[in-house]
Amino acid sequence: MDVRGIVADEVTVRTVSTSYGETDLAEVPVRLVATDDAAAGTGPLADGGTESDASAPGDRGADTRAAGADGPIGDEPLEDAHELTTITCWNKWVESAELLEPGMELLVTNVEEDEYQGETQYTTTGDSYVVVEPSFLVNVTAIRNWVECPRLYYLNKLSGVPLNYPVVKGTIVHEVFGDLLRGRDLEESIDARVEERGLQLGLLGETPEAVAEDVRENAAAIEGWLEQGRLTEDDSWRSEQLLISETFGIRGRADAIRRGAPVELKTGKNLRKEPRFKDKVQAACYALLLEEHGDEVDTGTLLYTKNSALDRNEETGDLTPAKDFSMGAGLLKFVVRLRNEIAAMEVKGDVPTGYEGDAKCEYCFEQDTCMVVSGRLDQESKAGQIGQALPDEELEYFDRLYRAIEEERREVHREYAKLWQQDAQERADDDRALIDLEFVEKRPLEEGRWELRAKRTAGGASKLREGDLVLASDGHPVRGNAELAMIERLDDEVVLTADEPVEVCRLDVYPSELTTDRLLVAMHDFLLKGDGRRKDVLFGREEPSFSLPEETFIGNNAAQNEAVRKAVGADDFALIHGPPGTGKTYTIARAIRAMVERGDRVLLSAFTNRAVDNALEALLEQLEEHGEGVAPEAQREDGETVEVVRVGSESGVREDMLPYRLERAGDPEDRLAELENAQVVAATTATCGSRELKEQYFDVALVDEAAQLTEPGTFAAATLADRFVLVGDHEQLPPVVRAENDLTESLFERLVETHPDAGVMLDRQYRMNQRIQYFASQEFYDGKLRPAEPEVAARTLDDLVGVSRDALPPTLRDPVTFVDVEGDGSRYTDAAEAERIAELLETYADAGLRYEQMGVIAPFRAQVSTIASRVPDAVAVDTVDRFQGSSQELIVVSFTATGSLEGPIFEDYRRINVALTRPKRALVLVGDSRALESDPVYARMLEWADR
Ligand SMILES: Nc1ncnc2c1ncn2[C@@H]1O[C@H](COP(=O)(O)OP(=O)(O)OP(=O)(O)O)[C@@H](O)[C@H]1O
Repeated sequence: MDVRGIVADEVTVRTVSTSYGETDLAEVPVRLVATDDAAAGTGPLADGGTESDASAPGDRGADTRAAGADGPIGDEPLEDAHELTTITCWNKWVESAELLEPGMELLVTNVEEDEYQGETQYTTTGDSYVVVEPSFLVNVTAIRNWVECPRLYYLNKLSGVPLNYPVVKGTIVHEVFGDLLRGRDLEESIDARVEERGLQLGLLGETPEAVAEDVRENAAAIEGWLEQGRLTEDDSWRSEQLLISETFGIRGRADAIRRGAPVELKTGKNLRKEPRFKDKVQAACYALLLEEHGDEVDTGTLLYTKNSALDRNEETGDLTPAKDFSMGAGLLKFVVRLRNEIAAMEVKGDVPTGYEGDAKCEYCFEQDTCMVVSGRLDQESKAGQIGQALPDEELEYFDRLYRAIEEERREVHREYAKLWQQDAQERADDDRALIDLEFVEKRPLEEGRWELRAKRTAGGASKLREGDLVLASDGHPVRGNAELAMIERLDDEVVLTADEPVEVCRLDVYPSELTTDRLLVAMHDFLLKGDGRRKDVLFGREEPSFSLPEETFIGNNAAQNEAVRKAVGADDFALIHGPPGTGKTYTIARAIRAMVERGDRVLLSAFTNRAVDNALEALLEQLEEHGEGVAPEAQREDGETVEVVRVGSESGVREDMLPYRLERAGDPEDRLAELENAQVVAATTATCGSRELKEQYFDVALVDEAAQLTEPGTFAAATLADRFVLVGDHEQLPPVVRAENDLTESLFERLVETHPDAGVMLDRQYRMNQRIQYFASQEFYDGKLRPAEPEVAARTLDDLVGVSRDALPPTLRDPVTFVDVEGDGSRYTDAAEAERIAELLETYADAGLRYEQMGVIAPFRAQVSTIASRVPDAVAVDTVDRFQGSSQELIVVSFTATGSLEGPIFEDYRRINVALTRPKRALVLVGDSRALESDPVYARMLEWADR
């Protein structure tokens, strides 16, 4: 049997005498928790009552109500734990037991049960595995790096994988390997894969011919091995497969599985008979993953592709590329112990020194880097330190932010654990999965990939979007057959592309650490590679300076004009504070045009693709109006025009901006020229952290939606440029983070507070009727927000063609109305409010307003669904997060409040600000007045609405 528990107290290690001599044992006091996964489900989130829903790309969708950040990763609350007992770990498992601290989670397989003084105790047996924090899924590559050197593992985490030729070549060889396994022709595969990497090869100065030749040499080994494989009838293999083990807490993608055993491809040479130890460790990880799925694995194969390219006359040794080895139980256990070291370190937030392993620093290629990083961050390290440590305030900043980012990482891991802790229905209710799909067909695509189609049998919202990477499975994302797939289309039918033909009937959100990885790298680059002057200013040792131009950029709006002057004249940074509808996008476009005229190379960035495309569109319009911009194709020919490129994925970039999108595939020189000649490059901050853009240099980085970015998230764009301009509104949505910590304050907000003089607030709004704008202006902008023009102040529904306010009941004729509906007592939904809202919308429709001109905002997704099921599809119904940045003629807000309020319903007053500033001409608030009056902000809101 297996036991799982939470460590209740310190672990005791003792030496005892046995018939085999003296040996150590560790006694771990634990509170057992249920090992039955269904019973161990996480519960509280299943009601779907979550508010937050990031509109950001891919993995940034966060659930801010996720379980608290403290405590063990396995999100098991202690009340689920019951008996206090002891698990005794023998032999080498003592090493793993010593990593444990109270509060951590432990899983021990195949234990023996004993009765001791009336208490049931457990002991490891020869078949046991001891797994520390099993819910923390350690990546196989991390284990491989760790066995090489724990410090190297840490350095990789900090500085990321740079763009270099061996890495790119390795990727291409792996892709070709996958293609060959799927039966694609070798030459066709090489040509296609080299072509796909055009931009990267261009940045590296490589020619396609040379790379193809290099890949061909490596591919010979693969072909030879495959030929051998094909000789036997019973041979079976499959290409890359994502495997997750909930028992061992490991995940990874095996290059191939052949006759049930893992095959790993290495693009290096190895002239010895045996595979390298670290490579064996990697194969052993996959063996554990396969065992979890019920396959007994006793061998592993390493394929050293360089071997076949070597000249037998010049090299001595074993030139066979494929090396098999037998997978002993001792190796598998060793691998689990290594994995435990990583999990324990990650969960505790420790920094490895290098002493944990037996690597020899003098043979290490990274010794110098290691010493410099250790020296600058003043960290203990086996390699030693060189150079001077960063000033104290910078070290303190590093520690604080590092801890915060790692906390964020642990939250991502909690998400992984939910893949098996929650059942299908819970995940669907929580918008984390689309279930009960009906598999329709699989169709092989040209490149050896597959197109998969399935029908949706039930409606329901989900965080999944077109372009997302998901886990597509035939039933269970971990226990069933599952594969990473890309959502190509998502309506009544789901269309996916994947490497393997999974008979898909369920899609799960796949949590990714990519965002966290990039935050860490961005912070590292800012502190260790960043320019000194910037750090002096940001750490308060110097004041930001300006060389303001005298020119007038915008004649009809003084604050906007001042903002452009500051943006253009900043020597360090400038801040543009833009409340709702104040022309941020317009101002950004004007500022970039001015910068471009001065010859600056500009990076235009924002948190979401939508904002990048909006700003780019505004810029292109302005350039065109002033005769500088023309069609994208022509721009590249003509020296007079401004060359603009949009960097992003095909599914992320808005359709009308696709002509500006930088293709990654193609001729390396052409791709490189397109990027390097571009005077304006537009990309999300996530893309700024990509290997391609990280190498680019700009004069200015202009970042929109900056109040929604974490500090390191902002640096991802800012460190690529000499100066930066942040645009945003810290009175609207804050950064999307999973854990509550130092990441929740944006760099924008901090700088607005510390350097008010570096910023300008745009104070004239072009959106709302004066009556609508009043409350937000008073509550959030010190009463400084005003209508930009009399037409804006006086706008009402009467201005719209075919709409007459006289046709509305008198209570709804005012631009702001409150409708009192007694709460129905449930927490995340309110059917009575939903009913009332449906009636209200009909009333407005009867007065001539079209449903497309109406929007409904609710605090919880459950209420969004309740309302959406009662109103016509044309009405936009959503949470605040999805509405940020957009506006509508009529907005109805459902407060879903009941009884006595416990804290703000919209979680944060900034959300209510966003909700109340979306309408142009009419706003209706629907809620329970008695509940709302108990909160001072809402009480003031009612007073204003009832006036
Ligand atoms: N100086 C100006 N003169 C005339 N019209 C302007 C000016 N500035 C902005 N506008 C107009 O006001 C409207 C809102 O501007 P814009 O879209 O730039 O606002 P925003 O602040 O980006 O909005 P949001 O709050 O949604 O992000 C647009 O129609 C824009 O053309």
